[in-house]
Amino acid sequence: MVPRPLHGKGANVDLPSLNPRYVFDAFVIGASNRFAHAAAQRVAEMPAASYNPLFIHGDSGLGKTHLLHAIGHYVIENFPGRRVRYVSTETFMNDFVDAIRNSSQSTFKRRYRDCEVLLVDDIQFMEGKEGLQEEFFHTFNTLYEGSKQIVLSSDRHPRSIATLEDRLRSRFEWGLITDVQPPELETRLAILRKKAESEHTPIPDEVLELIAANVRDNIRELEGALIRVSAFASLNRATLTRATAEQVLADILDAGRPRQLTPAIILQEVSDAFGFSVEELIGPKRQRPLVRARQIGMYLFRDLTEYSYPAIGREFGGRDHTTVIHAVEKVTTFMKEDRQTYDQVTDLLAKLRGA
Ligand SMILES: Nc1ncnc2c1ncn2[C@@H]1O[C@H](COP(=O)(O)OP(=O)(O)OP(=O)(O)O)[C@@H](O)[C@H]1O
Repeated sequence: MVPRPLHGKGANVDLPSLNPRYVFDAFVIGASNRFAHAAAQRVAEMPAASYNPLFIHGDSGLGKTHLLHAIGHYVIENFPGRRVRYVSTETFMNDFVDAIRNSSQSTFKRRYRDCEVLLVDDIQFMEGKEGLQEEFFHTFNTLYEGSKQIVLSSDRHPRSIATLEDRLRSRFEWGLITDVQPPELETRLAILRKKAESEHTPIPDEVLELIAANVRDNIRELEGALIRVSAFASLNRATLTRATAEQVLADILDAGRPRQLTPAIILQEVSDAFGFSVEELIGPKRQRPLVRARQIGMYLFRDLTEYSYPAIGREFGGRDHTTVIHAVEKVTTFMKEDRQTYDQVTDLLAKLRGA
């Protein structure tokens, strides 16, 4: 069930910072994530009464953000009036820097301390940032002492975050630390089935099995492969077979290790493909073809790299993470409806993967 959107003054969270798709109902449970899911569910049902903080760690693309958002949605739905705030560490840091620059520290403090549930994503980005850790330490204490729920995600265990202050590390260990692992084959298949169903795209089992068998370590890549085959089917009004899917996904199936991609390489490839300069791609102009090229660029970042939405926004001239979410969704839809977009995206993906 997708939660009802909240708008206007009654809203108790900064929507649209929660992705409406990231709800518990859409989360497939398997051995790799069962414990993290159960802990998240419990925290959502009884904020600040069980595990505080809840710390979820694991590699990129394994569902940490999904679980954080799901907690947020659940609390909003079931505890009207409780304030939920979701923030990436990057946004927290930018707000912190802005607050210092504009002497608006009290607004900043209110923003992050005046909520019942604070969800902070990608906390590993605090590594090496002393001032930020100091500020977060105080935010944490205020919330914790006020019996407010804190949920944190990271790509690694707190003990593996170098230069994390000991007092923060020990606080992160006060509650529950749990991880998400790469999903096993059955879970990968179940995720693909669920996504295909939710998109109302019938994909034969043999194709889902092909994807599940070949994309193992990252659920985002699993979804990317599904989008490509379903876009192909929809454009060609054809039933997919394993043989066609093998052609469509040739770069993934053959590629071995992807080459090391940098933002500069991706931006240059998009620039070459669409005839806009890199400056234009990351600049402020908003003509339609340029916006489309920019959106495709953001989609490529999301598919090919481990960049978070805010990090992608930064590569594109400091755009907001919601612009990136919107771009990725737009391109996903266009790929199904417009052959040119489909061809452009798949060609670029293949080129950038070095296939
Ligand atoms: N168990 C699951 N069931 C269904 N979808 C999932 C599951 N786990 C992850 N996903 C989907 O995979 C994609 C990537 O997940 P998510 O962004 O939550 O990963 P992450 O661990 O936060 O990655 P990163 O560290 O790069 O931010 C999302 O679209 C999410 O909905």
